Amino acid sequence: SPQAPPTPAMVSAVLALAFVPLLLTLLLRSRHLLALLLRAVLLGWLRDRLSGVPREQRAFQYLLANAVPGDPRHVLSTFDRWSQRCEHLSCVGPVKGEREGVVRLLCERAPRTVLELGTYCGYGTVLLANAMPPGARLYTVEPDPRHAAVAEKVIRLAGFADEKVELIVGPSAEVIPRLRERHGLQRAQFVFMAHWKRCYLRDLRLLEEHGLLAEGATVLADNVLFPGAPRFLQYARSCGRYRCRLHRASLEYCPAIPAGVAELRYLGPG
Ligand SMILES: C[S@@+](CC[C@H](N)C(=O)[O-])C[C@H]1O[C@@H](n2cnc3c(N)ncnc32)[C@H](O)[C@@H]1O
Repeated sequence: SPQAPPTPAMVSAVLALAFVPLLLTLLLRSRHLLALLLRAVLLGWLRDRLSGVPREQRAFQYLLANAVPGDPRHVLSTFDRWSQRCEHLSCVGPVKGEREGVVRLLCERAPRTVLELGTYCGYGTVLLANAMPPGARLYTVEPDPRHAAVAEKVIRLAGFADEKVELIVGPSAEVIPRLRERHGLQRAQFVFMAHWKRCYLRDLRLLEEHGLLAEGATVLADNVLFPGAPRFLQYARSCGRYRCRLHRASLEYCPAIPAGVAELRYLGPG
């Protein structure tokens, strides 16, 4: 007997089944990102709501209970323990910070003046301040007053005084134009960009316009591949004012997610 034609319901079921492998592949490929989203965003938000204490403050309470005051390396390793075992924090972390780049480059260049954009809880600040040569000064910029309050306590817990580390509260676009007049920074010899990626290009240009980059200055820009700063990278590579290198690494506290730090050497306004 002739076969009955497939009904619309059968066609829909076959089509839906065909999408299952695609969906599974997508889920498998993005499992590390999904895990990060769950841990860093959803669980963090839930804990914030349930405890009534922001995660940055929880991290500081852990530091207070466990870190040795006045010992920057111990403060950093206590931070790392918190981020690895308890809750994710968006700090530069030990891989990009110590082993792959920031500290190594800072020691090589031995800058007298360092600028950090995006202080958050002060992890990067302590890392930088600890690796700077004696007499060097670090300016770090953070717009969120709650983060800045935590960072201030972390910086002082690590043993750095105001003469060595100055924390400036405000958004980079407002702070950069007044760095010279208000804060006495003539030129930065080392800049660590670790704030919002969409601000990287604008702030690099602001630093150029205000003559705040010393010739030969190093600009390190964190996480330029993921979450990514493509316009910044394109500009740095094509404007002729920088020599660029990309250091591939993994995202802080997430070894399975690739990330990269851009190293720019400022050649001058030419
Ligand atoms: C990834 S965290 C910085 C991590 C930090 N550098 C470290 O390694 O510990 C990003 C920080 O940039 C700050 N931020 C966002 N927009 C900024 C801006 N326009 N200027 C300065 N900081 C900014 C955020 O409030 C957040 O605290």
